[in-house]
Amino acid sequence: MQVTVSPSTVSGILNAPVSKSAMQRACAAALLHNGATNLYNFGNSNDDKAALNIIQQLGVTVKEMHDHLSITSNGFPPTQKINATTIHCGESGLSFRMFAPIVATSVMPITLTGEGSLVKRSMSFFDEVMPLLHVGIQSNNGFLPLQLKGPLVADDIIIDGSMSSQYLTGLLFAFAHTVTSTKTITVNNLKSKPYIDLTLQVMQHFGYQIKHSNYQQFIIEPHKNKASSTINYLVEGDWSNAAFLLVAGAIAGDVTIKGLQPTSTQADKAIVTVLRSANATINVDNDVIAVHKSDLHAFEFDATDAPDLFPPLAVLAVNCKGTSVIKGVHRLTSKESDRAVAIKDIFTKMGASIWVDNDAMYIEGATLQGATVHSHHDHRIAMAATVAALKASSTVIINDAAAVNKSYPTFYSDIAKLGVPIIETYI
Ligand SMILES: O=C(O)C1=C[C@@H](OP(=O)(O)O)[C@@H](O)[C@H](O)C1
Ligand SMILES: C=C(OP(=O)(O)O)C(=O)O
Repeated sequence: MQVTVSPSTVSGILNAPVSKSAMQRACAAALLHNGATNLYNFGNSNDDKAALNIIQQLGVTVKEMHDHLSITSNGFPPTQKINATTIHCGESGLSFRMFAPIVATSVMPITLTGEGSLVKRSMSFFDEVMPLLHVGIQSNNGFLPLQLKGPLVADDIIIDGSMSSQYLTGLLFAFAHTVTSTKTITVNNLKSKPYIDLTLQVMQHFGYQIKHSNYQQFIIEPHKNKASSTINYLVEGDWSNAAFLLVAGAIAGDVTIKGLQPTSTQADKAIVTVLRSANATINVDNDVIAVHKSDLHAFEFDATDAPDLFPPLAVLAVNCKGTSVIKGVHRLTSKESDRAVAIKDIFTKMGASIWVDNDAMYIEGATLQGATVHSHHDHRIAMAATVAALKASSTVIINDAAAVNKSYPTFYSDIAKLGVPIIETYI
């Protein structure tokens, strides 16, 4: 799909998109929970669908009710044979890395596979770690598909947390669900730390208690509360994608988003701090966040632990007077695209001046021009190009714009609700 966005002001109130990070974790927890889980405010993105699909392939029943998903699991690993021996994870890095250790707790040999950008993302962490947990593994030179032969036996291990927090998320679920005595995961150089807070928060909701000391040692005790019961879980609003909408308000009008928890553990709620540091007018009233256009000035932010904020912050930076600095560039190489390259590409085509020096990206404030850009098959790059187009001097055409479906299928219709002329063309 191609999208043409005309420069425009924005005005309106939107409900926050749904957090796919919270939703996918809740799906994993619902799989492990022996009983029923009701998921409220459930998401419908491709990554959400990937997680739902995985748990159904693993034997769980999912029924869509009037206002929630009713998920029934007999616990995992199931006592009877699993129907599928190949589990498809769509294009979701989190689902792949989180469910790999979980499925490895089964005695069944299982192959995990995926599609699109996921086939280009390294999974070599598992080649090193699975054997330490008695899991046989065959990968495609560190890439998918992965063939796993468990059962995983939790043990005290030391892992590298610098590539992605998603591996630790998966190990925490698998350990917490299976340990029969206390085990410790020692993590060196953990990045994206708040995502682990989110993991622990979801796990706590489902009865797992995990302690850690400064994100370095995670102590996992046997799970005491395995009784079958119904758990209700409300999926929270998504700060990561809401960041694009809030930036749209800060540069081009008035935007109010309902349903974002300021107390969330999500890394990307830091958007509020950055907007303030750039002199945006922002009002936080419980879960309602309002942003108004104002004179913006350059800011500095370290996005090492909030890498998904890079694309919306690049849009903000280009609309600020002066040169902004965003640190944490090394965290961008293994996402849906190499995001440093993709950001540089689309903004340079629109006439901005961007350069990278070591781990920092420098972005000069500029008046953008219209251009034809490509999403690099990356949802966050397509959204960044759309919001940047609001302040361009003429229309911006975005190719492979349907990439947004990975996390925010209603993104273009929400942007249109803010009064932005958007034309979708199917070519
Ligand atoms: O756990 C999660 O939900 C995520 C963790 C982050 O990945 P890394 O831990 O690889 O930085 C983030 O970029 C990704 O979009 C979602
Ligand atoms: C990198 C992302 O997701 P994942 O790693 O789960 O594919 C993202 O949503 O930006």
